[in-house]
Amino acid sequence: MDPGPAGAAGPAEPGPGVRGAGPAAPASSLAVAAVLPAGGSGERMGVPTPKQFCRVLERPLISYTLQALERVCWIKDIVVSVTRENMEVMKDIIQKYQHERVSLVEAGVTRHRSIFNGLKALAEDQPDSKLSKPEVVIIHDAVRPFVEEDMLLKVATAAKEHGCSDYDLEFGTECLQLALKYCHVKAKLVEGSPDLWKVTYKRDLYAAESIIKERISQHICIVMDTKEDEEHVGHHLEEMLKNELNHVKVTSGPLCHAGRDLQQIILEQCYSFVCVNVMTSEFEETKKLVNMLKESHLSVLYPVIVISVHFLDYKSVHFDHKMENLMQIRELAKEVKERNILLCGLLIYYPQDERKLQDSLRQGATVITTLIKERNSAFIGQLLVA
Ligand SMILES: Nc1ccn([C@@H]2O[C@H](COP(=O)(O)OP(=O)(O)OP(=O)(O)O)[C@@H](O)[C@H]2O)c(=O)n1
Ligand SMILES: O=C(CO)[C@H](O)[C@H](O)COP(=O)(O)O
Repeated sequence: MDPGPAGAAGPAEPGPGVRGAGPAAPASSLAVAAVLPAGGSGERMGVPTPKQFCRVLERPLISYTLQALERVCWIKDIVVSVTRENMEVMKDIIQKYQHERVSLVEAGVTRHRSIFNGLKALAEDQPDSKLSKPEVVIIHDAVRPFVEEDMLLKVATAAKEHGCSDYDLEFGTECLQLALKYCHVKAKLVEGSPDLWKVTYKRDLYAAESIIKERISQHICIVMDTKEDEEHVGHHLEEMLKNELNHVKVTSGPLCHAGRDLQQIILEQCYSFVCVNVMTSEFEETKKLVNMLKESHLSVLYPVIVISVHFLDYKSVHFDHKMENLMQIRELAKEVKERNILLCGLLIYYPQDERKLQDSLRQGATVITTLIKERNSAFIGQLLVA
């Protein structure tokens, strides 16, 4: 959405999507639709792919914007204007990322014409059209992926309630003047949030990526292969992780609990899992966890990271044997990468000396934190040592 006039709304936050949650719908069930102009070529980006189709964490940018709008349950229809040559690309995106309530129209040669084509589709009321005529249309650039529901609500409500003030006409955008001059429509300027910025240059794609990475790293689930025991080395690691990851929500417990509660953990938008294997050098627990994640389809929208943590205790298992087992991580990681699950291994040295053990655990916690925050695909299938 544009950062301004009523009837034009800014882009929504690409938070992982519980669809339809959030603020209440506009008063008296206002019929709201959205038009996303996505017919530009992205000249300033300087790459052959139009910026709306450029990938951020392997997913096209426009998919994040669609996700932000479609999770707002009171937006009944979303019309996207795309060029004829990109129509199939757009259809594939809708199918792959399971977008809902989205219709496509052909873009025009200018942004305003692309918007106009979207508005016509909503206004036409054709008998075979699945679109219903709305009272308010939110116009939102396809390349503004971060828009919150409360901002959309403010814009939709303002479009319904407000007239155009002298202040807005004096200091508002050109669009306000145009609306009044040509449509005799009174407009209201709604202050946007800093999140409403537009992806314009290549560096903006990196900025968008780091914002998304930060958002999906806010919740971590730690799975243990043993029962709860305060003195357990896994719990010491958990405490260290909690120290490293200030403000991050940590859910922990044995896999049997996580298994039971996994649906809830997924609903809570957890994209980071640490599987702590103290009892064995096998990957059985990690495999079970990965299978559950595969079944959940959690990784359709965002990469899910799984860190399989093991301990190097020379006393209990022969080193060669342990390493042989652990190297299986490569194959397993390759297999699950196809499903957008990023699997890495971490071997933590487990000395008898208490102080040295604390050092190892601290280093382990730092490596885990970095892997979660960075989600760097170079580490997939690697067995790191702390
Ligand atoms: N004929 C056009 C031109 C632009 N847009 C859309 O309008 C939004 C904002 O425009 P802008 O940032 O200027 O995009 P581009 O025109 O693609 O970029 P550039 O100006 O760098 O070429 C984008 O979502 C873009 O796809 C559109 O739907 N139809
Ligand atoms: O970045 C944009 C287009 O490139 C903005 O979205 C645009 O400037 C807002 O325009 P309008 O006044 O037409 O709503």
